[in-house]
Formats: sequence, structure tokens, C-alpha cells
Amino acid sequence: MLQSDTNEARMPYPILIGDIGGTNARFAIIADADAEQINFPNVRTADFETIDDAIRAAIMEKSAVKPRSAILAVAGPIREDEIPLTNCDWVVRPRTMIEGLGLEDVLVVNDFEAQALAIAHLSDEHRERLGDASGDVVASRVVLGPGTGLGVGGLLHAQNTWIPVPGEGGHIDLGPRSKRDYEIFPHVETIEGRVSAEQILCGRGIVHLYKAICAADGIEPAYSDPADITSHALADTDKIAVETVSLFSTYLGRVAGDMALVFMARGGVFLSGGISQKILPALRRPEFRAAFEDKAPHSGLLAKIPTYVVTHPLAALAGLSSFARRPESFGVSTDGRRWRR
Ligand SMILES: Nc1ncnc2c1ncn2[C@@H]1O[C@H](COP(=O)(O)OP(=O)(O)OP(=O)(O)O)[C@@H](O)[C@H]1O
Repeated sequence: MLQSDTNEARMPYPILIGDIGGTNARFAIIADADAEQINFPNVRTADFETIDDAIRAAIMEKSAVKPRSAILAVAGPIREDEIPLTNCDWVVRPRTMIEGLGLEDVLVVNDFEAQALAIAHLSDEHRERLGDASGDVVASRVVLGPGTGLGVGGLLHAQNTWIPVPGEGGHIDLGPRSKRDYEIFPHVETIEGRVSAEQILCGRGIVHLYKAICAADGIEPAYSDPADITSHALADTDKIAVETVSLFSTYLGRVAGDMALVFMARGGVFLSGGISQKILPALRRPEFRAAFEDKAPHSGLLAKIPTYVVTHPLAALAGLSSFARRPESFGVSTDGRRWRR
């Protein structure tokens, strides 16, 4: 990259970084290239009418360091000057932020792009390996995050650069494979007639799957909250809940393996999102990894690809921080999503 391009890519310090979720927004300030980032307490999105109000009250008024620029990761596609967020009422208006918050430069990226940036450099302390395959191969990677929805991000490695690929991979079709799958799948709630991966691999998807198993077995469902189902499964106190989480792990492994094939992700597949950490004991069991590797004719290839659960509590912010400090190491396009004073 030319020196002038590098300078162009840099945002001016201090940089505010933000991971804006449906329920929580997490912020930090990076004062300068050598400074540790300053983390702020979680902001509940429901507590503030607008994101600008939240930044003003929870960051600007609490910090002696005033940000000159901001990099925000949001759930949803980034178009135009008004970016409505999925699962919350906030609308990100970069021009209004520049006017009202004294910022000079605002970049908005997709939340799974930020997750993808994070998996470029994740130490052992911030990940737990699932299965025997290991090694930090500098090669393309994938991150899948079951949470409120199912996010998927690719991270390509080319020309000494990490290139995050935000996609809508959570919406691919998910089909039955085993005899038991064929009994259960007709009962899974569809979206316009389709069982997409997200119909099963997210919080409400756990409930869909649990209810489908109940329907297949002619049993009245006892739970409608995903946390009840996973806690009974982990405690081994409900047979259907145990099967739900076992099949959830299988289907997550199946989709993770598909994504590894698509991206040729020799560098590893990473599971982020709140649910992966919450069901970690279930993911350590054989189902996830067995389904991941069950990809004839490429089982041998998949067997060599490491899989991890991301245990970093603020992974997206870590990804934004890496990018903010070294934008030249990442191929992040800023076309149409960077606003300057
Ligand atoms: N113990 C649990 N087991 C299974 N699912 C859970 C559990 N606790 C919460 N969930 C579900 O996880 C989903 C929330 O996921 P997550 O915590 O990853 O949030 P998110 O999508 O990242 O949003 P935000 O960034 O706003 O927190 C919800 O659907 C919720 O019902």
C-alpha cells in the first residue's frame, strides 16, 4: 500500500469504537497509537432514545479524552445516510453525529465484519479449541455467531492483508440428513416455506427446534425460553432439551463445515455470539466436530481445520481496535460508509 493510501485509511485519534447490538452497545476510546483502549460500561440501547444521546451521556460526559473520529459496528446492511439497526429503535445518522458530537470522521461497518476482524489475531486466552485440529495457519477464516440471529463473516487472507467479508450466510438453507432429522424437520417453523439456518441456529431457533422435537414425538412443550432449554440440557434434567442442544450442536457443526468449504478456511472456524459461550460444555461433546468433519468427499480437509469458541468478552471491539490501529493490515472498503466533516 502506498504511504498516501495508508494515511488516507487512518482515522484521527482519539478514536471512539462501538459495537452496537440489539440489546447492548459497547464502547471504548483509543486515545493514541500506543495507548491501551479505555473501555466504558455496557450501554443498554433501551435506556436512550438515540445513539447520539447514548454516546453523549455515557461516553462524552464521562471521558476527559474527546474522540475526533468513530468506528461503529452495527447489525444490518449499511446503505445511505440513515442506518436503522436490526432489533432496536436506534438509527445511526453519521452526518448528525459529525454535527452534534464534534466528530470529524465516522466509519460504519457490519457487526460480523468486526467479529471477522477480531479472529485475525485472537490469543489462546480468548478462544477455546473444539476438537483435535490445531495450528495458527495464516489463511482464510470464518466466524459464525448464534445470538439473536445467526451472523456469519468470512475473513480472507490475500496479499498479506486480512479482508473481512460481511455476508448473509445465516440465511442459507439447512436441510435434514439423518433419519431423526427427517422426523423433526417437517415440524420446524419455516420462513416463507424455508428452513434457513437462522430458523434453528439462534435464540428463537432453539425454541423452534425444541418444539419441533416435541411435535415429532407427540409431547406437549414445557419451555418457550431458549435459556430454560439450554439450562435443562446442560444439567441433564430434561430429555427433549438434551436432544435439542445435541441437535443444535450437530446443525451448527454442519453449517460451520459448509462455511469452511465455501471459504476454504484452513485458518479455522470460530464460533462467536452469546449462545456459543453459554452452551460451551455441549459444544465440547463429539456432535459439533463430527458434523463439521462429515463432508464427503472433503472429510480429510475438514479434519485438519481447527474450530474454536471465541471466549473474548468484547470480541467485536477487539476487532475494531486492531483495525483502528493498523488499517493497512486489513482490506476494509470504506466506500459509501465513511463520512467526513
Ligand atoms: N442461556 C441461554 N441459552 C440459550 N440462548 C440464550 C441464553 N441466554 C440468552 N439466550 C438467547 O441469546 C440471544 C441473544 O444473543 P446474544 O447475547 O449473542 O445477543 P446479540 O445478538 O449479540 O445482541 P446484543 O449485541 O444486543 O447483546 C437471545 O435470543 C436470547 O434469548
